[in-house]
Amino acid sequence: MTIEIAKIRSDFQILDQIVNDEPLVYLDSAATTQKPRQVLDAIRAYYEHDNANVHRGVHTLAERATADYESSRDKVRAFINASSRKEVLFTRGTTTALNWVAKFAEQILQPEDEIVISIMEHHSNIIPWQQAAAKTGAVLKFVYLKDGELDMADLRAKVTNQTKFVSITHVSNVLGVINPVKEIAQIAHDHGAIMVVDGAQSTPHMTVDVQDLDCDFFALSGHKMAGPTGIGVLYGKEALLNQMNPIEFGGEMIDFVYEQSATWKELPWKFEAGTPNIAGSIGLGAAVDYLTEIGLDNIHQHEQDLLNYVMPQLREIEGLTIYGPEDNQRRGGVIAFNLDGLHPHDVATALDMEGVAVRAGHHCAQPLIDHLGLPATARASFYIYNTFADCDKLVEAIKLTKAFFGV
Ligand SMILES: Cc1ncc(COP(=O)(O)O)c(CN[C@@H](CS)C(=O)O)c1O
Repeated sequence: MTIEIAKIRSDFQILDQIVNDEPLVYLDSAATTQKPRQVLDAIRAYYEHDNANVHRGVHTLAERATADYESSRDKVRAFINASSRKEVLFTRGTTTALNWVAKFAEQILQPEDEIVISIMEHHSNIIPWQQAAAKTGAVLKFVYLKDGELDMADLRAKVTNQTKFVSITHVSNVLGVINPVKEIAQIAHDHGAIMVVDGAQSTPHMTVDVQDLDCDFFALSGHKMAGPTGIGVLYGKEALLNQMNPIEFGGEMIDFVYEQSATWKELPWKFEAGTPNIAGSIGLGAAVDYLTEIGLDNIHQHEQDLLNYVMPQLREIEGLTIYGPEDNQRRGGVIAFNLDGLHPHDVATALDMEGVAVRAGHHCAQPLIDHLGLPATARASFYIYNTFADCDKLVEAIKLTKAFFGV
């Protein structure tokens, strides 16, 4: 193991529970990860010792709360290697972040301009672009798949000088495939387009360097990276953020307010109207500290170790189909699968009876599931606290499910 798994598991008390008379095996981290006590302690400490509103008070608690909040921004900046803290905007999560970028697109798109996304996108990286296209007369184009991965020849054919935005997921929450977003950003920039990366499923699992990727926008969610729900980040290049109109208006984001007009604060606060999710940002900062201490390259390798251990066992199970790339190195710790003769919901329910928590459904990626010609899939997803024993239990539970249903 590349990480101290026993030490890590001791930080996640939630994992030590019995579900349906079986030890819990949590394999749904792509939906949301569990939170270590270090994150929970940081949130509790804020509420018990530093709680106050930020950027508004001159009293000691307000200064401490503001310092805590802005310190988390600095931690995220370093974590994704943004060049400036001005480029790190706190949002509710990836969905909000991508909606903000699509709102910016509405500012600049003209009829017949083109937006390019892929068929493997999450709904939060599809519907905002549908809305932007509908409101501006722009054309939304999809890049399709080849051998369970993005068809790069199709992408190169579809990104043209008419393309103004390219928005692609870094890692698919269904196929698990890791997309070459650095290469795609170069293709987008060669055609004068803005590159947007959905980083929900990559940020928790591997080193992200937004300057190396040279993406123009990058979205992430705290709850997918051992942090609390309700907090995420939109990274944007400063020059573009300065062109973006604020999305929400009110306190905090203003310099001066007159009866009929107002002026905006500088970045990043221009985009942070109202009282922010202070505790959530502090929890996100603690999650960044926790993951940084383990090491993102170590986390990625741990998930590769789990994939290399479990995939051969899964592929030996008759009637089990796995979606996504054959090569484990082309995927993160996400395995979508189906069992012949069973609906994925029945599979997930049966696995839950064995204490194994997986997701079933369309995973907020209905166009992909439809494109694959499927009603739905089951999905197992791994994180830092999963072990080879968890993998063994998944394999055993699938075999028991097959036997129980006689398939
Ligand atoms: C690639 C990708 N992009 C965006 C999102 C949205 O993240 P939010 O924190 O909900 O805003 C998700 C969240 N996918 C969860 C919930 S549907 C899953 O079970 O796969 C995602 O995986």
